[in-house]
Amino acid sequence: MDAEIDSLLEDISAYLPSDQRKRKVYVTITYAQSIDGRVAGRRGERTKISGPASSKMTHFLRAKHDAILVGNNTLVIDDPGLNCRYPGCKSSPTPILLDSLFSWGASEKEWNILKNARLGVGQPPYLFTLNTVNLELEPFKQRKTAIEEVGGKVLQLPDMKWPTILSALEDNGIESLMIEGGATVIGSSLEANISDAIIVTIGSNYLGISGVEAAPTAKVALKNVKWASIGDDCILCARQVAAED
Ligand SMILES: NC(=O)C1=CN([C@@H]2O[C@H](COP(=O)(O)OP(=O)(O)OC[C@H]3O[C@@H](n4cnc5c(N)ncnc54)[C@H](OP(=O)(O)O)[C@@H]3O)[C@@H](O)[C@H]2O)C=CC1
Ligand SMILES: Nc1nc(O)c(N)c(N[C@@H]2O[C@H](COP(=O)(O)O)[C@@H](O)[C@H]2O)n1
Repeated sequence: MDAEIDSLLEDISAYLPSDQRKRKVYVTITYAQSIDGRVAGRRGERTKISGPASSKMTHFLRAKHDAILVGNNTLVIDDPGLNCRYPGCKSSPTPILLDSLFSWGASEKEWNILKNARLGVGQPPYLFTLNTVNLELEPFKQRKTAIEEVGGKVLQLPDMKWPTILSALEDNGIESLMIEGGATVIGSSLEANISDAIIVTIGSNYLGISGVEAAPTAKVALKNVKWASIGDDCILCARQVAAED
C-alpha cells in the first residue's frame, strides 16, 4: 500500500498550496463521494466512504493546509476531530466552523474538536458567525467561553459570503484552506468559484437515492484533470474553470 500511496501523493503534488499562489488564501475543495455522488447515506448520518489509503491521502492534505472548514450541520452530525493524523504530521489545520446564528452548542457536551484542542492533538477552532449575534447574551456567551477556553475564537462577520470568509481568514494569517464539507458547503463553494484545486475521493460504492448529494446548482467545468486510483477508490484532482477562462 505504501508504494501506491507515494505514487498518489506525487500525482497530487501539483494541486497543493505553493509559494506561487494566485489568490491570497489557497483554497482546496476536498471531500469523498459515492459513485452516485452522495456524501452521506442519509440526512443526519455520518458515512464512511473513503478506504484506508484514500483516508491517508485526506490526512496528508490536512497536513498541507493551514485551515480546514466545515458547515454547522457537519459539526453536529459528524462531531469531527478535524486534526491531522498523517504519520509524522507535526501540526494540524485550524478548524473553521461556519455557523451564521451560532447554533452550535459548543458548551453542551465534549465535542471532539474542543477535546482535541484541549489535549493538544488538534488546533483550537475559529467559529465564524454573523455580527448580528449578541455574544453577551446566553446561550451564546457560554458557547463562546467553551471555544475560548481551549484557545479558539469566535469571529463575527457582516455576511457569510465566501469573499467575506476568505478575507477574514487572510486577516487571521491563514494562507491555505481545505473545504471539507458538508454537502451544502461544497455546493456553495463550487458555485462561488473560489477554489484553486478540487480533490475528490470517489468510493467504490453506491449510497442510493436517500443519500445526501453534494452538487452545485449549476454546471461547473473542470480543467487540468487528473485521475488516480488508490485501493478500491479513485481520486479526481482538477481545477475549476474560472469565469474569465
Ligand atoms: N463525505 C464527505 O467527504 C463529507 C460528508 N459530510 C456529510 O455532509 C452532511 C452534512 O451536510 P449539510 O447538511 O449539507 O450541511 P453542511 O455541513 O454543509 O452545513 C451547511 C450549513 O452551513 C452554514 N453555512 C454558513 N455559511 C455558509 C456558506 N457560505 N455556504 C454554505 N453553508 C454555510 C449554513 O447554516 P447556517 O445558515 O445556520 O449558518 C448551512 O445550512 C453530513 O451527513 C456529513 O456527514 C460532511 C463533510 C464531508
Ligand atoms: N475524506 C473523507 N472520507 C469519508 O469517507 C468521510 N466520511 C469524510 N468525512 C469528513 O471527515 C470528517 C471526519 O473527520 P475526523 O476523522 O473526525 O477528523 C467529517 O466530518 C467529514 O468532514 N471524509
